[in-house]
Amino acid sequence: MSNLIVHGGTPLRGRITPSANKNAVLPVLCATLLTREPLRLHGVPDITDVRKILDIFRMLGSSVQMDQATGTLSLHHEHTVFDPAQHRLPEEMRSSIMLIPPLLARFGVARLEDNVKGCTLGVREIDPHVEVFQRFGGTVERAEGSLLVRSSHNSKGGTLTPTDHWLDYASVTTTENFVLCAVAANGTSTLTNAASEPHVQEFCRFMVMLGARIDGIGTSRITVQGGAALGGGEFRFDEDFHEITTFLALGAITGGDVIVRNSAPGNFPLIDRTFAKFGVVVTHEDGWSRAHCPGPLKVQTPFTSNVLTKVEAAPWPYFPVDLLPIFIALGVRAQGNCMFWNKVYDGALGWTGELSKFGAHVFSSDPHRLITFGGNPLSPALVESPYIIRVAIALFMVAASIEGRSEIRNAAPIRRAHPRFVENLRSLGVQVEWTSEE
Ligand SMILES: CC(=O)N[C@H]1[C@@H](OP(=O)(O)OP(=O)(O)OC[C@H]2O[C@@H](n3ccc(=O)[nH]c3=O)[C@H](O)[C@@H]2O)O[C@H](CO)[C@@H](O)[C@@H]1O
Ligand SMILES: C=C(OP(=O)(O)O)C(=O)O
Repeated sequence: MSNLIVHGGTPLRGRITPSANKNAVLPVLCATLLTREPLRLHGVPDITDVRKILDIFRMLGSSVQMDQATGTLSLHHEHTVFDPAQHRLPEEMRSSIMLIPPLLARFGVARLEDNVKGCTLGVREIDPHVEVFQRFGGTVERAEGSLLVRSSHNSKGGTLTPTDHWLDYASVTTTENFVLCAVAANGTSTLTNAASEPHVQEFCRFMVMLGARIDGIGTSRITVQGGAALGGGEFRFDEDFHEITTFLALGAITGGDVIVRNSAPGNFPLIDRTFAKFGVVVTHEDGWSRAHCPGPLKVQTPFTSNVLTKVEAAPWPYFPVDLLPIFIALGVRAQGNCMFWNKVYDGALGWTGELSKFGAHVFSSDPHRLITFGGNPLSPALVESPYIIRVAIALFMVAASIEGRSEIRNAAPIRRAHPRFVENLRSLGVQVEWTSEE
């Protein structure tokens, strides 16, 4: 178990250059398997999930060269071979599921382990993915501890057959899986109720760089003209809006002044307004974003009588669900009451008991909603994070805002998304370290 020990109470100050977004990098890495041409990716973060995908690439015989110092990754899937009897896709991460389309396109078979659930946020369905594989002509059968997916050669000269599909809900990885299948299928495919998160758009832009023809990127209907030969090339990842928001929030909760590099402030209007609900002013200037609090953290009072200030998280362009815990931490610290509504996951809010160890007052209304009664005096504590990246961060945020020594046990999920997290924090003045135990 990896734990974080923090001596809190110091206002964070300084500048951060954020890393790339795990949820853009991982689908891109999976997509690289579709081309036999060499590729060079810039800004690849050294995070757990990336290491797992690169390990499987090496196992399949691909050429993988990662320069950790510069974040440059050279990949060549020329002599790659997949054998479902021998190879196991990485577990405990959601993104393994996006290795299925390229494996189907190249080898006509793929095997998905049961544990591709990622963070323990509640049900992580695989049925929408299975439906997509079936729509493209794949067959799916249960094997021990896994699913076997197969596709066979069709009259269109490929193993996947183009299709139109309408999703039950705008699922991020299902949209990416649809695009991966559609690019490999010879003909036109259309997806309705597609997800449009910044990382989905970034992934689609990578596919276009490879030579894919995609219309409707960033909208709820995506059309792909599949079957074009894909090339190689170079791609540089954008900055992660999750990490930008996280460091801005860390500055705000400690009463500090943090400035973060941000080349895409166009993604931030709703995030900025959500900060404003707690009295935090975010400004964007010359490619940098800054959060400051003109006074103490305080929940804004609505003009409408008898309603609570609320933060509603749902598929983009709503407030991003992965950032909800970060703002719950602000809610705990801010004077006043706020409702947090997770419209996506049914099991993402079960960690309020950990917040109460700091002395926070948080009430779970139901599996999707909680209310923070903020501004209570807090004291340092030993808390344990569930296997949820942003909850480990939220617990850390609260700890960092309290004078004294706190410990966040089981904080390793942070390493799934944020490289150099502790180093970045130290550069902002935090006294923090990792400890490990068996
Ligand atoms: C690797 C990756 O990219 N992971 C992200 C991806 O996961 P992932 O693609 O698994 O998430 P989905 O968008 O499929 O949604 C997750 C779950 O929420 C439920 N659901 C979702 C939307 C909805 O309108 N109704 C509904 O019921 C479903 O049970 C679904 O299984 O998107 C999630 C939602 O932004 C993020 O939390 C994850 O960080
Ligand atoms: C929930 C997350 O990731 P995953 O879907 O990989 O668990 C996340 O990035 O916050």
